[in-house]
Amino acid sequence: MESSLSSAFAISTRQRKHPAETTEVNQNLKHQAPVEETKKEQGPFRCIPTPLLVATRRKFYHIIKISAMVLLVIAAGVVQLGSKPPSAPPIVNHASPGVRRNFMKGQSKLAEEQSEKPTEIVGATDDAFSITNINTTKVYPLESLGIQSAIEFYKKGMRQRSKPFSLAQFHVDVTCKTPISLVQDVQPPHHDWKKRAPHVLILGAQKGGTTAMAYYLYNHPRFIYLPSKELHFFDDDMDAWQNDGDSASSLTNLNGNDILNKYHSESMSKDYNMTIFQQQQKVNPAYIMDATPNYLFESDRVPQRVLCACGPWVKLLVFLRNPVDRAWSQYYMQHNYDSLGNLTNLPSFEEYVEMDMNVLAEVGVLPPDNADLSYYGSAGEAKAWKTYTRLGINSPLGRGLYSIQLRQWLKAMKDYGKPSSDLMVFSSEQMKVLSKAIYHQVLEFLELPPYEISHFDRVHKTRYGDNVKMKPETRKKLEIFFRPYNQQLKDVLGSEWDGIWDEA
Ligand SMILES: Nc1ncnc2c1ncn2[C@@H]1O[C@H](COP(=O)(O)OS(=O)(=O)O)[C@@H](OP(=O)(O)O)[C@H]1O
Repeated sequence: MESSLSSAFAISTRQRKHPAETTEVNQNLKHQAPVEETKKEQGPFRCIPTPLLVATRRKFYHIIKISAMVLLVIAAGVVQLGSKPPSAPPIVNHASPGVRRNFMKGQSKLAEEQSEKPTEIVGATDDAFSITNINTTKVYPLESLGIQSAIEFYKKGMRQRSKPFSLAQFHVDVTCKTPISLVQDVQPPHHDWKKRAPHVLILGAQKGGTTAMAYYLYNHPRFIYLPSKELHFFDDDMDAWQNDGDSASSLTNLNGNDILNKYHSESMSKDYNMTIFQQQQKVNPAYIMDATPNYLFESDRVPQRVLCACGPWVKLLVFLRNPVDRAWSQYYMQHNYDSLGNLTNLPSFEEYVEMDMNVLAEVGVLPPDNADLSYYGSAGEAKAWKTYTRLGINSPLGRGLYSIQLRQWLKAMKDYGKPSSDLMVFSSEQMKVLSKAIYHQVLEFLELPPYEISHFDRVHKTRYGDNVKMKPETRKKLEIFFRPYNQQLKDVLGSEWDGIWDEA
């Protein structure tokens, strides 16, 4: 040890003691200290070695070594802490099984789930999609911004619904002979269980917080979770309604019971374990919910189907969100990602909404003459809406025209003898801040006993990222676009909706 210390020392000394060997270096190092000065700086290693001194030196050296190691470890820790956490794998395009598991357990574990999520992801919906970088947006070249280009665009680039794209299709209207809603002898809890579900429909709006409310309600012991929040039974033009029997017209011959049986056979049998359901029904009648946000949008045909098929007890819930924010949220939900997690085939938000604005005008949903207020709620508007909702496009603006949709829902309810008090409408913004209170109001509305749940986390939320903001001029434009429709909500729903999303 002594020798190695000494030799290390000697080497060190030699290097410093023979300036001849290092002339070149010294010449280059213009600011190098004179040799004697350097000697002084060497400290204790420069002293003459004695046994005591050697022992002291050993100890000292040992302490220095240990201190140096400790310092190194601390420094490494500090560097580690200061650096970014390891980034998430670039491609995360997953449906979260976690949320579903939680539904099944009836437990709110969302906080845990969310804390595991990487935070730098932009534009990701927590249980639907994740992407890494909004700046990689590629703009899809749009030749024109009308219906055809919209359809082509959606076909090529965006996630689309399974419907074929044709204006001529899906004009089947359901008129049931005996709407279940008018049948008096099937009051729960005495009737056959098959006729009971669904008990609750969350109609929409898409991106209005429907998953959150469904999630809260699934915590209630009387709710049974079907393995999908959205059953899409009543808006499934292709399978359930259009191609029923030999021809589309056969549907109109069905009575309410037939349609209801169809609901159970097609929807529930594949989605739910009947045995458990039947057992539960004997003890404590369970509530079945179908939370399909598209039901609100397809207001020209879904209400008739629902009112033909569902029991008189079915309760309808709607959550309306500022349509500008709703469109923005939808935009981030509907991206496609390439294998590197980059956005592909994506127009800018401005193009995305402009295209829909043009389609709405072209189809005739918007008043041909802006000043013509009588067009709102007219037969012409309703006809155009029928066409528009059958285009199968994403409809980021159309979905925010709530007054059209609710007017049609309420009209159908009236026609079928269903009291309007069976429909309850909340603002999503209010739900965001008063989730617990609204959850309890919903329980009361559903005639369910109060039940406390511990978490009212935000569910299915998008992490847009700090720098992802809508351009103020785009927001302004959309606010102006939606204004007349928002204003009509007070006529359709009541004065408390007056000016609810008025811009500051
Ligand atoms: N408690 C509560 N109240 C109000 N709003 C809430 C709540 N929890 C979640 N969210 C927000 O709802 C947005 C998702 O809505 P949906 O679940 O209806 O989306 S979907 O239609 O099922 O895709 C989504 O909005 P964005 O985050 O802007 O995308 C959620 O953040």
